[in-house]
Amino acid sequence: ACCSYRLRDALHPLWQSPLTIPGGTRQSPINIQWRDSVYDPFLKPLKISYDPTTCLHIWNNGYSFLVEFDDSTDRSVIVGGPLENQYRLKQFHFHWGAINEWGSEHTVDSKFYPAELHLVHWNAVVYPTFEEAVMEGNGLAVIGVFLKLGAHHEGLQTLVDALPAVKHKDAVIEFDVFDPSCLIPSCPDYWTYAGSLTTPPLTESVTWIIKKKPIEVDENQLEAFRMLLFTSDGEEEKRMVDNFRPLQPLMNRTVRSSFQ
Ligand SMILES: COc1ccc2c(ccc[n+]2C(=O)c2ccc(S(N)(=O)=O)cc2)c1
Ligand SMILES: [Zn+2]
Repeated sequence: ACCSYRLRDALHPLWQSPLTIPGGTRQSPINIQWRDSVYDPFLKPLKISYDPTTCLHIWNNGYSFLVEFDDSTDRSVIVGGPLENQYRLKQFHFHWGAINEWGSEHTVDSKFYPAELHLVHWNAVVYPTFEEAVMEGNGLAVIGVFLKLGAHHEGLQTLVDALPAVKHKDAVIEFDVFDPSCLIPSCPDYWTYAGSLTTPPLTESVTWIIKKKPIEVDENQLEAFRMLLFTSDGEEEKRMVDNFRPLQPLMNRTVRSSFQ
Protein backbone atom coordinates (compact mmCIF):
# COMPACT_ATOMS: atom_id res chain seq x y z
CA ALA A 1 0.00 0.00 0.00
CA CYS A 2 2.72 2.45 0.99
CA CYS A 3 4.68 2.18 -2.30
CA SER A 4 1.57 2.55 -4.47
CA TYR A 5 0.65 5.54 -2.27
CA ARG A 6 4.04 7.09 -2.94
CA LEU A 7 3.86 6.20 -6.67
CA ARG A 8 0.37 7.72 -6.98
CA ASP A 9 1.67 10.69 -5.07
CA ALA A 10 4.72 11.04 -7.30
CA LEU A 11 2.40 11.17 -10.32
CA HIS A 12 0.38 13.90 -8.66
CA PRO A 13 -0.90 16.21 -11.45
CA LEU A 14 1.22 19.04 -10.05
CA TRP A 15 4.48 17.36 -11.02
CA GLN A 16 3.43 16.07 -14.45
CA SER A 17 4.76 19.41 -15.70
CA PRO A 18 8.55 19.40 -16.28
CA LEU A 19 10.25 19.08 -12.92
CA THR A 20 13.12 21.20 -14.20
CA ILE A 21 13.25 24.50 -16.06
CA PRO A 22 15.32 23.99 -19.24
CA GLY A 23 18.55 25.99 -18.74
CA GLY A 24 17.60 26.79 -15.14
CA THR A 25 20.68 27.87 -13.18
CA ARG A 26 19.06 29.23 -9.99
CA GLN A 27 16.20 26.89 -9.09
CA SER A 28 14.63 26.42 -5.64
CA PRO A 29 14.39 24.76 -3.17
CA ILE A 30 17.94 23.72 -2.21
CA ASN A 31 19.67 21.97 0.64
CA ILE A 32 21.45 24.54 2.84
CA GLN A 33 24.76 22.98 3.93
CA TRP A 34 25.45 25.03 7.08
CA ARG A 35 29.27 24.70 6.88
CA ASP A 36 29.33 25.76 3.19
CA SER A 37 27.39 28.98 3.83
CA VAL A 38 29.55 32.10 3.85
CA TYR A 39 29.15 34.76 6.57
CA ASP A 40 28.67 38.17 4.89
CA PRO A 41 29.34 41.03 7.37
CA PHE A 42 27.78 43.51 4.93
CA LEU A 43 24.33 41.88 5.18
CA LYS A 44 21.98 44.22 7.05
CA PRO A 45 19.32 43.18 9.54
CA LEU A 46 16.00 42.52 7.83
CA LYS A 47 13.43 45.20 8.73
CA ILE A 48 9.84 43.91 8.75
CA SER A 49 6.86 46.25 9.10
CA TYR A 50 3.45 44.74 8.44
CA ASP A 51 0.10 46.49 8.91
CA PRO A 52 -2.32 43.75 10.11
CA THR A 53 -5.30 45.58 8.56
CA THR A 54 -3.88 44.94 5.04
CA CYS A 55 -4.95 41.30 5.45
CA LEU A 56 -7.73 40.42 2.97
CA HIS A 57 -8.70 36.72 2.82
CA ILE A 58 -7.59 33.10 3.03
CA TRP A 59 -8.06 30.86 0.01
CA ASN A 60 -7.31 27.34 -1.12
CA ASN A 61 -5.65 27.58 -4.55
CA GLY A 62 -5.52 23.81 -5.03
CA TYR A 63 -1.84 23.71 -4.14
CA SER A 64 -1.63 25.33 -0.68
CA PHE A 65 -3.70 27.77 1.36
CA LEU A 66 -2.77 31.41 0.93
CA VAL A 67 -3.40 34.46 3.11
CA GLU A 68 -3.47 37.43 0.73
CA PHE A 69 -2.81 41.08 1.50
CA ASP A 70 -3.73 44.44 -0.01
CA ASP A 71 -0.51 45.30 -1.86
CA SER A 72 -1.81 48.51 -3.48
CA THR A 73 0.28 50.65 -1.07
CA ASP A 74 3.49 50.33 0.96
CA ARG A 75 1.73 49.56 4.24
CA SER A 76 3.19 46.04 4.68
CA VAL A 77 6.82 45.95 3.60
CA ILE A 78 10.28 44.50 4.25
CA VAL A 79 13.57 46.29 3.64
CA GLY A 80 17.26 45.75 4.44
CA GLY A 81 18.78 42.29 4.71
CA PRO A 82 20.20 41.40 1.24
CA LEU A 83 17.62 43.62 -0.47
CA GLU A 84 18.43 46.73 -2.55
CA ASN A 85 14.86 47.98 -2.46
CA GLN A 86 11.75 47.79 -0.26
CA TYR A 87 9.44 44.85 -1.10
CA ARG A 88 5.67 44.70 -0.56
CA LEU A 89 3.93 41.75 1.13
CA LYS A 90 1.50 40.04 -1.25
CA GLN A 91 0.68 36.71 0.38
CA PHE A 92 1.94 33.95 2.61
CA HIS A 93 1.39 30.19 2.35
CA PHE A 94 2.83 26.91 3.60
CA HIS A 95 4.25 23.60 2.32
CA TRP A 96 3.91 20.45 4.42
CA GLY A 97 4.15 16.65 4.42
CA ALA A 98 1.76 13.75 5.01
CA ILE A 99 3.84 12.89 8.10
CA ASN A 100 6.21 14.85 10.35
CA GLU A 101 9.35 13.29 8.79
CA TRP A 102 9.20 15.64 5.78
CA GLY A 103 7.25 18.57 4.35
CA SER A 104 9.60 21.56 4.11
CA GLU A 105 10.94 22.64 0.72
CA HIS A 106 14.40 23.73 1.85
CA THR A 107 16.49 21.41 4.02
CA VAL A 108 19.33 22.26 6.44
CA ASP A 109 22.20 19.79 6.34
CA SER A 110 19.77 17.46 4.52
CA LYS A 111 17.25 17.62 7.37
CA PHE A 112 13.58 18.16 6.48
CA TYR A 113 11.19 20.04 8.75
CA PRO A 114 7.51 19.02 8.84
CA ALA A 115 6.47 22.29 7.18
CA GLU A 116 7.75 25.61 5.78
CA LEU A 117 6.12 29.06 5.68
CA HIS A 118 6.73 31.37 2.70
CA LEU A 119 6.02 35.12 2.96
CA VAL A 120 5.98 36.44 -0.61
CA HIS A 121 6.97 40.06 -1.34
CA TRP A 122 7.51 41.95 -4.63
CA ASN A 123 9.68 44.89 -5.70
CA ALA A 124 7.08 47.62 -6.21
CA VAL A 125 9.83 50.26 -6.28
CA VAL A 126 11.10 49.02 -9.66
CA TYR A 127 8.13 47.10 -11.18
CA PRO A 128 4.55 48.35 -11.74
CA THR A 129 2.82 45.01 -11.03
CA PHE A 130 3.44 41.72 -9.22
CA GLU A 131 3.04 39.83 -12.50
CA GLU A 132 5.92 41.80 -14.02
CA ALA A 133 8.08 41.45 -10.89
CA VAL A 134 7.59 37.64 -11.06
CA MET A 135 9.53 37.66 -14.37
CA GLU A 136 12.56 39.67 -13.13
CA GLY A 137 15.73 38.54 -11.33
CA ASN A 138 15.23 41.01 -8.47
CA GLY A 139 11.44 40.99 -8.62
CA LEU A 140 10.55 38.92 -5.54
CA ALA A 141 11.76 38.34 -2.00
CA VAL A 142 10.44 35.34 -0.07
CA ILE A 143 11.05 34.85 3.65
CA GLY A 144 11.14 31.14 4.50
CA VAL A 145 10.40 30.02 8.07
CA PHE A 146 10.71 26.37 9.13
CA LEU A 147 7.98 24.83 11.31
CA LYS A 148 9.03 22.18 13.83
CA LEU A 149 6.89 19.95 16.03
CA GLY A 150 6.72 21.34 19.57
CA ALA A 151 4.66 23.77 21.59
CA HIS A 152 1.26 25.10 20.53
CA HIS A 153 1.57 28.29 18.45
CA GLU A 154 -1.01 30.88 19.57
CA GLY A 155 -0.68 33.13 16.50
CA LEU A 156 -1.00 30.22 14.05
CA GLN A 157 -4.17 28.99 15.80
CA THR A 158 -6.28 31.86 14.47
CA LEU A 159 -5.28 30.66 10.99
CA VAL A 160 -5.89 26.98 11.83
CA ASP A 161 -9.39 27.81 13.11
CA ALA A 162 -10.27 29.20 9.68
CA LEU A 163 -9.00 26.21 7.64
CA PRO A 164 -12.19 24.09 7.71
CA ALA A 165 -13.88 26.94 5.79
CA VAL A 166 -11.34 26.61 2.93
CA LYS A 167 -11.19 22.79 2.84
CA HIS A 168 -11.82 22.59 -0.91
CA LYS A 169 -9.92 24.05 -3.88
CA ASP A 170 -11.10 27.61 -4.76
CA ALA A 171 -12.80 28.14 -1.37
CA VAL A 172 -12.13 31.62 0.05
CA ILE A 173 -13.08 33.35 3.29
CA GLU A 174 -12.60 36.88 4.52
CA PHE A 175 -9.76 37.23 7.02
CA ASP A 176 -9.52 40.84 7.87
CA VAL A 177 -6.93 41.30 10.62
CA PHE A 178 -3.78 39.22 10.98
CA ASP A 179 -0.18 40.21 11.67
CA PRO A 180 2.10 37.62 10.02
CA SER A 181 5.12 38.88 11.98
CA CYS A 182 3.85 36.66 14.82
CA LEU A 183 4.94 33.72 12.60
CA ILE A 184 8.52 35.00 12.19
CA PRO A 185 11.12 34.04 14.84
CA SER A 186 12.57 36.99 16.78
CA CYS A 187 16.12 35.67 16.19
CA PRO A 188 17.49 37.87 13.36
CA ASP A 189 19.75 35.17 11.84
CA TYR A 190 19.08 34.08 8.23
CA TRP A 191 20.61 32.51 5.15
CA THR A 192 20.11 34.14 1.74
CA TYR A 193 20.61 33.00 -1.87
CA ALA A 194 19.34 33.72 -5.40
CA GLY A 195 16.60 31.26 -6.41
CA SER A 196 13.22 30.72 -8.01
CA LEU A 197 9.54 30.15 -7.39
CA THR A 198 9.06 26.54 -6.28
CA THR A 199 5.80 26.12 -8.20
CA PRO A 200 4.98 26.95 -11.82
CA PRO A 201 5.93 29.35 -13.39
CA LEU A 202 9.24 28.45 -11.53
CA THR A 203 10.68 31.82 -12.62
CA GLU A 204 14.18 32.70 -11.35
CA SER A 205 13.05 35.90 -9.67
CA VAL A 206 13.34 35.19 -5.94
CA THR A 207 15.83 36.49 -3.38
CA TRP A 208 15.36 33.82 -0.70
CA ILE A 209 15.74 34.81 2.96
CA ILE A 210 15.59 31.62 5.08
CA LYS A 211 15.36 32.15 8.85
CA LYS A 212 17.83 30.04 10.80
CA LYS A 213 15.47 29.43 13.77
CA PRO A 214 12.22 27.48 13.25
CA ILE A 215 8.91 28.29 14.92
CA GLU A 216 7.23 25.58 17.04
CA VAL A 217 3.73 24.30 16.27
CA ASP A 218 1.89 21.35 17.82
CA GLU A 219 0.64 18.08 16.23
CA ASN A 220 -2.99 19.24 16.05
CA GLN A 221 -1.94 22.33 14.11
CA LEU A 222 0.04 20.28 11.58
CA GLU A 223 -2.89 17.83 11.30
CA ALA A 224 -5.19 20.77 10.52
CA PHE A 225 -3.06 21.53 7.41
CA ARG A 226 -3.40 17.87 6.33
CA MET A 227 -7.19 17.92 6.39
CA LEU A 228 -7.26 20.41 3.52
CA LEU A 229 -7.96 19.05 0.03
CA PHE A 230 -6.28 19.55 -3.36
CA THR A 231 -9.71 18.85 -4.87
CA SER A 232 -12.83 20.92 -5.39
CA ASP A 233 -16.14 20.24 -3.66
CA GLY A 234 -17.84 17.27 -5.35
CA GLU A 235 -14.60 15.77 -6.76
CA GLU A 236 -13.05 12.59 -5.36
CA GLU A 237 -11.18 13.85 -2.27
CA LYS A 238 -7.37 14.10 -2.43
CA ARG A 239 -5.79 15.25 0.85
CA MET A 240 -3.55 18.30 0.49
CA VAL A 241 -0.21 16.86 1.68
CA ASP A 242 3.37 16.65 0.31
CA ASN A 243 2.93 19.92 -1.61
CA PHE A 244 6.67 20.58 -1.69
CA ARG A 245 9.01 20.60 -4.68
CA PRO A 246 12.00 18.22 -4.81
CA LEU A 247 15.44 19.70 -4.03
CA GLN A 248 17.19 21.42 -6.95
CA PRO A 249 20.94 21.53 -7.78
CA LEU A 250 22.91 24.37 -6.16
CA MET A 251 24.95 24.86 -9.37
CA ASN A 252 27.15 27.96 -9.28
CA ARG A 253 25.61 29.57 -6.16
CA THR A 254 26.83 30.50 -2.70
CA VAL A 255 24.49 30.64 0.29
CA ARG A 256 25.38 33.61 2.51
CA SER A 257 24.63 33.81 6.23
CA SER A 258 23.89 36.93 8.26
CA PHE A 259 25.53 35.30 11.31
CA GLN A 260 28.90 33.74 12.20
C1 LIG B 1 2.43 35.00 -13.72
O1 LIG B 1 1.66 33.88 -13.30
C2 LIG B 1 1.86 33.46 -12.03
C3 LIG B 1 2.75 34.11 -11.18
C4 LIG B 1 2.91 33.65 -9.89
C5 LIG B 1 2.20 32.54 -9.42
C6 LIG B 1 1.33 31.88 -10.29
C7 LIG B 1 0.61 30.75 -9.85
C8 LIG B 1 0.83 30.30 -8.56
C9 LIG B 1 1.70 30.96 -7.73
N1 LIG B 1 2.34 32.07 -8.15
C10 LIG B 1 3.15 32.75 -7.24
O2 LIG B 1 3.07 33.96 -7.20
C11 LIG B 1 4.08 32.02 -6.35
C12 LIG B 1 4.51 30.74 -6.65
C13 LIG B 1 5.42 30.12 -5.78
C14 LIG B 1 5.89 30.79 -4.65
S1 LIG B 1 7.04 30.05 -3.59
N2 LIG B 1 6.56 28.62 -3.16
O3 LIG B 1 7.14 30.91 -2.42
O4 LIG B 1 8.27 29.91 -4.36
C15 LIG B 1 5.45 32.08 -4.39
C16 LIG B 1 4.54 32.70 -5.24
C17 LIG B 1 1.16 32.35 -11.59
ZN1 LIG C 1 6.04 28.40 -1.26
